[in-house]
Amino acid sequence: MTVPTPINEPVRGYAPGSPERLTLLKRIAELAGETAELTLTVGGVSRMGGGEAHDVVQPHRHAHVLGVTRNATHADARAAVTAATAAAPGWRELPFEARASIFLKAADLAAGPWRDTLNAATMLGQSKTAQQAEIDAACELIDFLRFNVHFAQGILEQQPISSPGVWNRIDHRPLEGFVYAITPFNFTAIAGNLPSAPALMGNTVIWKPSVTQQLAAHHTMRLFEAAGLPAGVINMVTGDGLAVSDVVVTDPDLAGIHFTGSAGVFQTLWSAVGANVARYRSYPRLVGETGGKDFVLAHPSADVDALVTALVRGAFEFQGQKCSAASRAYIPRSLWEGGVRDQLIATVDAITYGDITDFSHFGGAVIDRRAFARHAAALSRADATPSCTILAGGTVDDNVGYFVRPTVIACTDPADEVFTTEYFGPILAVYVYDSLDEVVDLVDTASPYALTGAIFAQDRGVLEDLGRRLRFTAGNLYLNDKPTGAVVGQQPFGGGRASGTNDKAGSWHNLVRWTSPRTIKETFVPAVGHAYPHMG
Ligand SMILES: NC(=O)c1ccc[n+]([C@@H]2O[C@H](COP(=O)([O-])OP(=O)(O)OC[C@H]3O[C@@H](n4cnc5c(N)ncnc54)[C@H](O)[C@@H]3O)[C@@H](O)[C@H]2O)c1
Ligand SMILES: N[C@@H](CCC=O)C(=O)O
Repeated sequence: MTVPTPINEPVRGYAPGSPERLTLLKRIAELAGETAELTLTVGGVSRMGGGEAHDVVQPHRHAHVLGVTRNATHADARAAVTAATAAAPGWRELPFEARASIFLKAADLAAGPWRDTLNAATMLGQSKTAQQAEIDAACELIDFLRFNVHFAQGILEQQPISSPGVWNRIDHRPLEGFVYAITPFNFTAIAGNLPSAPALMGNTVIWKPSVTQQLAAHHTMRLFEAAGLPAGVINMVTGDGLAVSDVVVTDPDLAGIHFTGSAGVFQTLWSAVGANVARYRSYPRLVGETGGKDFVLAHPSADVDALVTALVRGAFEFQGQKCSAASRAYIPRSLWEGGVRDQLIATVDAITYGDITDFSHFGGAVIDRRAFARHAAALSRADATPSCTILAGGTVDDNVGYFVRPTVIACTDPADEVFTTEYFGPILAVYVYDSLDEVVDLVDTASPYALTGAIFAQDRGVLEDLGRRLRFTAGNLYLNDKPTGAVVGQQPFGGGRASGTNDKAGSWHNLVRWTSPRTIKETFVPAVGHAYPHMG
């Protein structure tokens, strides 16, 4: 059996007058005109959760409610455990081709008739521009679904050698129990991948999306159903997840956690698993991709235009709300004073953030009131800190939406929090250096994270040297490119240190974590008689 060879889904442009722009705008208007009931789905049944209600709003127009969801309660979580457990035997006994074809069908639906819905929900609910939604909710989600099938087949093909008279084989079993997938607000593709990857390998899943991503998650769940996913294989529970974790993390059948989000929440979950370790039937697999404080390090030989473009796109696309976003830059004085500073400030000042249904904007709003307040506080602190100078942006406005201006802060104290703390928004800190040797150590040690980083240099020897010295500073290193925008199958994504377990989403590294191999040795003509030759 050979699965279809995947290729990356082409990115549509949404240029003025293009047919894709017209159909996307139509779908945006339809979704914006509804107030959806954002249900949980347990055992194939969709209904509202039993807990506190949350409005899901447009971040760039927070008075506009797109839908209402509710926290799942302990009873809802118990129902999800029951449904996942009941569905497990039938799902894992299905041949791999049957499971794979469901997710390949989901990919084709997402590439075709569901594309506008997924993009429109992501734009409205997460304040992404058409381009940012397209690379996420369409292309990356489709790529995850298609490439995972290809990588899974490669895992199943991994078999041991045999010797004369013996046939050895590996049975790539799923885990014994269910997987708990918890997903962040910022990527619809990640939200779709975290439950579907373990499911592809034969596991059943309880999926807890982020409240602020619930509109796109709702449509992703409908997409899986439309592709033929049987009831109970992925059970989506809604809300803040606190009651869900009370039940799920203490359940003996918890077999794994597939998490993406902040380091703090992952550490809380890890501690809870540790505290309950004696309860479980097996040791749960813990896969978590978390935060970043991602660097751009420029050498004096760097190309100035390429550097400025990477800083602007890397720091300010999707309002800096990517774990991979450039949030600290180390620039040599010669380049900074020789043009980078002025070009960067002029470009950032010209960027507009606004209502993403107006396609002329470069970005939208930050996700919610909490993120807005965090950024407002960070900017006030920087403004009051003598070693920091706000060179561009620095202002916020939440009258209509949660808007934070793209901001560049130059800071002469390399230990300041602007170089160490993940704000997760449009704030780029710049350190102007005189000594490359000293700055390389700063880049490596300033923050606890090690997710992405970029080195800009024209000098090949410098690229090699810095790449070697910063080997453990990033799980995804970019040479002369921005540190964002990893493509499934091309740049497997994930980081080390506080940034996560580095299991590389959308790759065999990740999929293999959701299997528990059984080795089978079959002997065709078994030995008879217990004695060995040395015994005479
Ligand atoms: N490394 C990566 O691949 C990657 C990708 C995307 C986002 N991120 C990181 O995610 C963070 C931003 O996303 P966020 O704000 O949604 O993160 P978050 O940690 O606040 O929330 C992530 C998810 O965890 C849930 N959650 C929180 N407490 C929980 C609990 N006790 N039990 C169950 N669920 C719980 C949230 O509701 C949400 O669904 C940033 O730190 C970013 O760097 C990392
Ligand atoms: N994989 C994405 C980031 C995901 C985190 O938010 C990128 O490479 O930019």
